[in-house]
Amino acid sequence: METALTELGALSVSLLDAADAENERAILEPGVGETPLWNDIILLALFEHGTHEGLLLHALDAYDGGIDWSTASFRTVEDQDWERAWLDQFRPMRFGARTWIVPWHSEAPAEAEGGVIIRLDPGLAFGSGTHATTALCLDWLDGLDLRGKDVLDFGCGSGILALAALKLGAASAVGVDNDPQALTASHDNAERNGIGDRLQVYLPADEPVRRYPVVVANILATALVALVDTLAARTEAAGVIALSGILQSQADDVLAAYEPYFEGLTVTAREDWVRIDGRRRA
Ligand SMILES: C[S@@+](CC[C@H](N)C(=O)[O-])C[C@H]1O[C@@H](n2cnc3c(N)ncnc32)[C@H](O)[C@@H]1O
Repeated sequence: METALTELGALSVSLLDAADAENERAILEPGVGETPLWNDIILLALFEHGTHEGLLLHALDAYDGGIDWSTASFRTVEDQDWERAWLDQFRPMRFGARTWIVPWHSEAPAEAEGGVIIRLDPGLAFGSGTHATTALCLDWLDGLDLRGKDVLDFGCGSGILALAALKLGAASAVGVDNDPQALTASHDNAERNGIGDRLQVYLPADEPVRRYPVVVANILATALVALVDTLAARTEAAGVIALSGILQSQADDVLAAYEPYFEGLTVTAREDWVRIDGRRRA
């Protein structure tokens, strides 16, 4: 559908989390690749002022008659930098006891003093902290003693989790993502935070074969189940893992896949999502 809108002249096309729109927060978290972690989406397209609404709907219906275009609505908006507009909604946020995600363009708030501050520009990659799955993983990292440890962030997106781990004391982090834009965003964010020398990023095919004491993977339940052998092989004996991107209704499938390799698996919920964390069996 994005292609149809673009071919019909849309200047930009965005996906909006319907839940956010209902809350009037209207935070646009860019979904990279094929992993928008939302139940209902709103498709938002920007056209030149004066575009004929009736003709546009007619053309869209011809392109895809399977969508009920009568639910489409139009409104006139002030001109602005649309690709970046959502960043105005992105504010400093605290996770756990001490971890602060602070947008690159804002000042750290006074309350963040003495905390662990990660300066972030997600760019077009997923991961600003506004999504429940990211928040669940940040809370988990915040509660660990990461000093001197090596961390694997599988599905790193903006790099937010790897960067948080590094700022919380990890010695090094490896970020893996199948979207090259995510690797660029992670690298750039590490440089911005002055920790570029401690983060390595890889596509899955190039990722080093080794074990880590700490592994975090915020992907999707189906991908986590498919990746169980890889993630189990990457976690050292007694090492810890956190998995997210899992809807509450999918938790049992992920638990069943990981139980043979991990013990003490615990499910923590936030909104419709859960994190599953546990320890690698010896
Ligand atoms: C939900 S985002 C998480 C981003 C960030 N780690 C966070 O917690 O906000 C999932 C990321 O995993 C990547 N991804 C999805 N499937 C993958 C796979 N099979 N291998 C590697 N990366 C994958 C996506 O490109 C995306 O950047």
